Amino acid sequence: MRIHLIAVGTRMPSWVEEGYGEYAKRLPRECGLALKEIPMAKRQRNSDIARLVADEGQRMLAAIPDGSHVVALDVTGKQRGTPELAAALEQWLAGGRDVCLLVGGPDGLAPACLQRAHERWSLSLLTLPHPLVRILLAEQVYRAWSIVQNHPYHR
Ligand SMILES: C[S@@+](CC[C@H](N)C(=O)[O-])C[C@H]1O[C@@H](n2cnc3c(N)ncnc32)[C@H](O)[C@@H]1O
Repeated sequence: MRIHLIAVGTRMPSWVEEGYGEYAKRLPRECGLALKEIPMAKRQRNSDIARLVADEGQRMLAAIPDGSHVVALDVTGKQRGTPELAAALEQWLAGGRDVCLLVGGPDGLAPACLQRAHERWSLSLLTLPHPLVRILLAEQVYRAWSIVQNHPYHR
């Protein structure tokens, strides 16, 4: 099972790359986290934002491997605590399907991505900046994996 983190935004500041990389590198091959960055559509003063978000969404959908379980990261989605995430991860591992986590850009996820998702996951009721979301996800997936493995990281 592989987790594909499909996220809008490229050329992140070093603190984002380091933060994400710190946790992603701890995950073993059988629960690997692979980041697929989707270039953000260029915003200009009179841009049609809905169309740009839809374009980003089409590129995200194209990056989803066939047969994946698709999870949209969305503030209005279902909230779960870390133990519940560990239970979900255990099911994902047992199911053997790849998992795709979709993270939108500054203007959010395209409606087509929300419709394509099998579930919507909210990290909190706060709107988080998209660079921070990928770091948080990497840490929480690592924490969930450590629970599944009875590894002492999670206390
Ligand atoms: C800056 S937010 C976009 C805000 C936008 N107004 C919206 O309605 O989604 C960028 C992306 O980060 C993710 N995100 C931000 N906060 C989140 C939260 N609390 N839970 C889950 N995902 C979140 C979502 O995928 C979102 O598309």
